[in-house]
Amino acid sequence: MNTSIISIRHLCKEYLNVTPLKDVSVEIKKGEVISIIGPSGTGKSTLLRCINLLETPTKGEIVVDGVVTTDKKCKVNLVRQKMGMVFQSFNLFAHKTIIENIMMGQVDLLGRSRQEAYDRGMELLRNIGLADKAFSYPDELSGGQKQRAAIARTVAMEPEIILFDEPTSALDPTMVGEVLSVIRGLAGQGMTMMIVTHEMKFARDVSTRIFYMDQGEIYEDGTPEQIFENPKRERTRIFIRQLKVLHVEKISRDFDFPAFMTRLEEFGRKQQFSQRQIYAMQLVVEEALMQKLLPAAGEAEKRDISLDVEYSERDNLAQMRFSYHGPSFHPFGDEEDLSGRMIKGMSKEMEHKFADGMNQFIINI
Ligand SMILES: Nc1ncnc2c1ncn2[C@@H]1O[C@H](COP(=O)(O)OP(=O)(O)OP(=O)(O)O)[C@@H](O)[C@H]1O
Repeated sequence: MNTSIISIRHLCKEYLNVTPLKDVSVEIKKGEVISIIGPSGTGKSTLLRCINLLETPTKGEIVVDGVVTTDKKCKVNLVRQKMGMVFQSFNLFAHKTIIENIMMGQVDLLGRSRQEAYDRGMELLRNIGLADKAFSYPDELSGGQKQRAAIARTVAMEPEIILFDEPTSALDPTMVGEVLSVIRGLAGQGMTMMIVTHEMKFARDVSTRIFYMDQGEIYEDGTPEQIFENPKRERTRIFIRQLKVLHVEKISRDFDFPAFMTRLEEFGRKQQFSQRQIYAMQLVVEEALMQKLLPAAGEAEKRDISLDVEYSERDNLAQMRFSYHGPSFHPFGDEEDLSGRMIKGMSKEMEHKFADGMNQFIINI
């Protein structure tokens, strides 16, 4: 079907000192899975909250399934039934069991019998591997389990559209995957969804369309291939480039290495590097940078060491590029060097280049 399920026309939201939405107009069709990405504070959550009437737009019109929801006479509850929303913070009732949480809306708003609501709830919990938690309380579940239960509760209301507001941002990294796989399953069933997310690999894999939001507008709207591989506009290009490359410069002995190791791990995880690649990258930082480049640098500032880490999808490689000024210096130039041999064993390729007083040490993992 090709008709719009949501039409947004000249939507604007202003607060006293900020205008998170400037002038958003867009059509969303049934079955589309739209990920909304972009820098912090650019109106992504505000857009979802306006669509779900959790915020009152300052100007503009929103039409959901033929109903003008921005009209003062619109019955908010009817609109909300068409639209489920999943929040960062789960929003389960702490004093009710998981199955009670899932049954409540079905009984109160859809008019289902308790038995029907229970059966549907159990079916959904079974589908996502949580049937054995039906009689537990939210506090007895992990963050990932709570979020999966919150999604089941939303799905139980048979919405036409589900809005997800950063559904994995509050989770421990180990639990992100289980929640994303439930959302992926819904996409596979043809559910219309809008997802504000910072999980770029997921956004790319699961979406039919991406909104790149910047400074209160949908700055670029395109397919995942367009936005991630071939963005048409300048600010999208800069944002996407920053996602793909981890860049650090002016590395000296005072550099916060423990913090950098964590950043490297997070970056690697977001790029879906294997655990082996992440470990190898950390080892390279330890051996090449801390044991070789920095001690050899003399006055490190003069060498001006910088590092870029980048993922090459084509070759499934993590590439680390160290750049530094000064005389030609290969950190593992000595054939007998033990750590050099170890790093060589873990990497696919190693290369040292020198031109015009500038060294580049490149290592592919
Ligand atoms: N209730 C509010 N009152 C005042 N300002 C608000 C309110 N809600 C949001 N804002 C401001 O509006 C701007 C956009 O916020 P919004 O949460 O939509 O951004 P976002 O793109 O979702 O960011 P993030 O990725 O960090 O969640 C921010 O500057 C925020 O501080």
